[in-house]
Amino acid sequence: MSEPSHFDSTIDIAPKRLDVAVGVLRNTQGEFLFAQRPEGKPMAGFWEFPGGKVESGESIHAALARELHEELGIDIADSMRWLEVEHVYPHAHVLLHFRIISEWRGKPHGRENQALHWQKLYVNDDGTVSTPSTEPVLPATVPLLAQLAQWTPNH
Ligand SMILES: Nc1nc2c([nH]c(=O)n2[C@H]2C[C@H](O)[C@@H](COP(=O)(O)OP(=O)(O)OP(=O)(O)O)O2)c(=O)[nH]1
Ligand SMILES: [Mg+2]
Repeated sequence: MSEPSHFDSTIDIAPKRLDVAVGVLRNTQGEFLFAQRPEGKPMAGFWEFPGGKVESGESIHAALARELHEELGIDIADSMRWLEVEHVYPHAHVLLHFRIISEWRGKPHGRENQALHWQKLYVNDDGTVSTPSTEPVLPATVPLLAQLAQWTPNH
């Protein structure tokens, strides 16, 4: 049997980048929907926007529609591309595809043992954002909160 090559070991320590579809839901009171990662998942206890991994052959929108149905029991027809963020965690290398959801059918409820909370974004004097009932937020998502806090939808 041959020795493992240098390249094999390089692959082992550089996990493949995963595409993740993430949904930002905002209600008419200006609150955003956060979910808490349940026990058993990497980074359990952290809060995030709902979403999950894109499966092979799936569009980002289709993955998001599937994840929001599985995690929250809601259905969406549309989602609007917002921005992409890449982040390397000890457990995974992710490319997050954030999309804005302005309409959905059904009332969000945690279908995977996760807590949910509609949370307002409070801007501090130093420009950082507090989300008192949903901290800590996943590190890759924190920088986006300041941008979302500026968002004043015209409807
Ligand atoms: N949903 C979501 N994931 C995020 C956010 N920020 C962030 O870094 N992530 C990372 C955490 C995870 O490494 C990855 C999401 O993967 P996941 O474990 O939730 O995937 P999934 O819902 O398909 O879960 P599973 O079926 O594999 O259990 O993206 C965010 O705001 N929302
Ligand atoms: Mg998920």
